[in-house]
Amino acid sequence: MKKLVVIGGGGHGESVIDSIRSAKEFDIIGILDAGKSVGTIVSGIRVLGGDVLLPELFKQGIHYGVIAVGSMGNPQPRIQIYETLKGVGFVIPNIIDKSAVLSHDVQMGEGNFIGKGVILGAGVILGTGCILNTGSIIEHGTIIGDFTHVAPGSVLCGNVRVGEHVHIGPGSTVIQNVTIKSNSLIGAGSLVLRDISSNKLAYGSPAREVGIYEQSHDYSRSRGKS
Ligand SMILES: CC(=O)SCCNC(=O)CCNC(=O)[C@H](O)C(C)(C)COP(=O)(O)OP(=O)(O)OC[C@H]1O[C@@H](n2cnc3c(N)ncnc32)[C@H](O)[C@@H]1OP(=O)(O)O
Repeated sequence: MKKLVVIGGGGHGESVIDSIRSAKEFDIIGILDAGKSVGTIVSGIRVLGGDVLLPELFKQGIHYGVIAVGSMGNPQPRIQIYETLKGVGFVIPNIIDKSAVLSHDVQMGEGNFIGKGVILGAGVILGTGCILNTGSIIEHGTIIGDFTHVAPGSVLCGNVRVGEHVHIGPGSTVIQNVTIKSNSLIGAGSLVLRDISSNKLAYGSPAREVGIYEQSHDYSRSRGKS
């Protein structure tokens, strides 16, 4: 099996590790997470240190790295890890849980996480660095930009367009042909019937733009940290 290092040992990291194991393609040699003590065990895998270790691991022959830090409205930490991995020369594979169902013609970049029970319909195009979280359904012809997160249980109907760095909160529905432009956040449980412009915070049923979405704001603290 190919040797791989996981960057991020939090809750999302545990989901990613579980899916990596389900695919039986990679041997996980350790976790890099500067926020945890060296030697901490996460899902049975040892934390080796921070991502400063990446160049040394690459020299030792570990050439696969996975972005396993989650994003709740701010994709910047994932983007930074992506750029660091690319800078050192790592290959960043897509991690697709074995329970996900993908149409034969789905296209995607690299570094995406496709979680348990996700369904991707015909002709779906996915960028790079996205999270399609547990049980999300992405219908035919939908296009999703880089570093966007579709949270658990959301449904994107046919031919939806989603820009880059978007967060779609859990349990949301976006009806067919709607466009959500870049850098916007859709709150949990929203019903998106009309286009959402860029850099907007929108929520509700039907979803309304309620303000500017500021990526620097820590939305993970809203209504309890996930
Ligand atoms: C595996 C995982 O766990 S992945 C992570 C999944 N979790 C998420 O995606 C969380 C998504 N976050 C949300 O939905 C948040 O509520 C946000 C980001 C939309 C809003 O957060 P904040 O701006 O901090 O709003 P705040 O919590 O202060 O609420 C402000 C008002 O908006 C309302 N509101 C907030 N979110 C929503 C929503 N999703 N739908 C309807 N109303 C909402 C609140 O009830 C409140 O109304 P009030 O003033 O009448 O009491």
